[in-house]
Amino acid sequence: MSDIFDELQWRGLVAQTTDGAALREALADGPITMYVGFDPSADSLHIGNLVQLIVARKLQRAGHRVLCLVGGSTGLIGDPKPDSERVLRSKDEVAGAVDRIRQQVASLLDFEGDNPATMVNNLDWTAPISALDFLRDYGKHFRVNAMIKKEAVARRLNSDQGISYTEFSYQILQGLDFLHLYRAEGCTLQLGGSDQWGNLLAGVDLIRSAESTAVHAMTTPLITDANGRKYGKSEGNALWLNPDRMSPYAFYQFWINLDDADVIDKMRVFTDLDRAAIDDYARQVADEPFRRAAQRALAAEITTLVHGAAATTAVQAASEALFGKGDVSALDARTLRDATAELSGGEVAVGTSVVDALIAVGIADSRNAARRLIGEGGVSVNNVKVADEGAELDADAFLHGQIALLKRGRKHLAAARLVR
Ligand SMILES: N[C@@H](Cc1ccc(O)cc1)C(=O)O
Repeated sequence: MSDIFDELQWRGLVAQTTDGAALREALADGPITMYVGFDPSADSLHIGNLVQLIVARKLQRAGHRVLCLVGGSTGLIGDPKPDSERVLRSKDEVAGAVDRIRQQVASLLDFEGDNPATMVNNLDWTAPISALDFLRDYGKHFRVNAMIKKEAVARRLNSDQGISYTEFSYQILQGLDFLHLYRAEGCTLQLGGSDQWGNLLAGVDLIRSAESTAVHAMTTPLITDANGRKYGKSEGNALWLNPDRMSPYAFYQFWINLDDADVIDKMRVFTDLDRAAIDDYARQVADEPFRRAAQRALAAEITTLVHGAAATTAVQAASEALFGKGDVSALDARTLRDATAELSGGEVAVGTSVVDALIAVGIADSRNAARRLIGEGGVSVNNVKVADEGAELDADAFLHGQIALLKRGRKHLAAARLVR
């Protein structure tokens, strides 16, 4: 337990703390209770949330108690974004998203055993508070002078659109969560993304004011690519944890395709591999660039963490089958669909000649060119080399009645999709 804070720092998982030395000592002294909260503003958690869950998971494994909060109440209000007011979501929408977030968290934290994590929903303690009690019991502890200095609020105050009173109140709601969990559960640490610093301090200050106690806050760093670009919805490269939003195959491919310049940092953040193992990979990346051994190890670990071991096996088999010599006909329908979703291709009917199919999917420009490719032995259908220039795609060629995989050489892949 004593070195958990040092480990988090070494992994690059700590951005800001209220008092690093005091937190280090509190974590080393014995089990503490911490919480991390997620708003159901999207149906799915993303890679930024994953970093917080990874820290929570490491703290739990070091013996600390983890409360995972879903924002049934805060989700109805909306944490102010720096640029624009949120559209209010219906109570049913928020309730549905709360359930989905619960399910996603379930695989990352341990909810059984002798130190189980606990899910809490802030709607449970916020809904019963009357407007008058809210203003008297909580509002009195907040100075508007300090509230308007919080980054997102300050930016919105300077915009034409301004900020509604609703969103302005958000930091009080998040602050009262921390106070509630301090009183009810003895919670003394709140964790959040680096954009949450102001909201975390709202709780720390409220507890100091209402209880005369010093508690801790800690943020995790923003995750960016090798060029410092953030992953997000507005950047168009968001990485979602919900398999309906992003297939396990696409998720795995993202990690496999990381730059060598980036992979070791990500390995520290996202895996449980120890220092020696990671140093070893760092040496491999330096000695043999582009070999992707580190990327493969990282992709496998994190896909297993988020989607489970069976999903990892399936996506590994799929990339092996697509880009190597594996058996594509063994892929299940879902994996086949996910793995070919991004491939170029075209629609063809049963009985189409391979020559015409090669043109339809964009591998060959003309029949002559297609015949030449086949003659050179450079074309395969579902990884089986095509020997005959007159070959046709029969019904069996369409795996799961959907897709025949055409390949030219080793790298050029396309999907012939069965017309409906
Ligand atoms: N404000 C957090 C979510 C949250 C809500 C309530 C809390 O008590 C804590 C965190 C976010 O937008 O990510």
